[in-house]
Amino acid sequence: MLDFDGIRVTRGSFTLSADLSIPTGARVAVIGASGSGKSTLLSLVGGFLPPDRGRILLDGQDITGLPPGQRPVSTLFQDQNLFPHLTVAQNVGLGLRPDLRLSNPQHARVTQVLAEVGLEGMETRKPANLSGGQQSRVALARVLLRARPVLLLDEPFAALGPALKAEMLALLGRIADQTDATVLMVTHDPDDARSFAPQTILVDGGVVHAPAPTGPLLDNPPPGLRAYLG
Ligand SMILES: Nc1ncnc2c1ncn2[C@@H]1O[C@H](COP(=O)(O)OP(=O)(O)OP(=O)(O)O)[C@@H](O)[C@H]1O
Repeated sequence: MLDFDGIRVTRGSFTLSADLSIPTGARVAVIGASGSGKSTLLSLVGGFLPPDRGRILLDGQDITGLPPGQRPVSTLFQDQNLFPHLTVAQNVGLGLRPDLRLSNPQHARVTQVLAEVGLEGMETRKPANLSGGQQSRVALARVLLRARPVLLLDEPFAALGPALKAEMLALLGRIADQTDATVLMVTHDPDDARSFAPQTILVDGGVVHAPAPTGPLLDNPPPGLRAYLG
């Protein structure tokens, strides 16, 4: 269970409050108007923003004070966090060791995950020499390799066309299954929420609501969400 226990954080004139629980292994979409606090919520879980009050617990363990690198969390942003000067294999290997001093079994594991995401033979390429979809696959290979219990995604595939995005969401689903990860995915696209996430968290004016079944929420949205969905 990922628990938000009395979380409050203020940034300028904006305050976010979160009191909710997300079951382990759940796939949850995070949806809400621009400026409602979706990225702030992810920053709290990733450890990039300390709360003013409250605790975040993962399976009963308080992770509120852990720095980002020590959290049981992987984060995937829209820019895919790829380093342009590193090869595909190095970008993925960073998921195991930031200094890239990989053992032979670790090198073999990098090759294996690249094959699992459909990038066999592309180990020595640089990100600039990959398509957008291939770059997404590199980022997902790193997530697969890290196998952290919590996976945060902030509009990860927004730059991709619809067919490719659907393919990446399917791959993400397979990775989440394989690693048993709890996934929180910020999206502006209700179709992504419907196809990927059985549950959705609504963030409305800084209030983070508990997860609710995605279909009924989107079919019959509360007024704030209705205005946003148009
Ligand atoms: N560093 C900061 N200092 C002050 N206010 C901030 C800071 N970062 C974000 N905010 C404010 O916090 C609020 C929530 O921002 P956040 O980025 O979480 O929204 P969001 O729902 O992710 O929006 P979007 O969909 O546009 O990305 C906004 O009102 C924003 O202006």
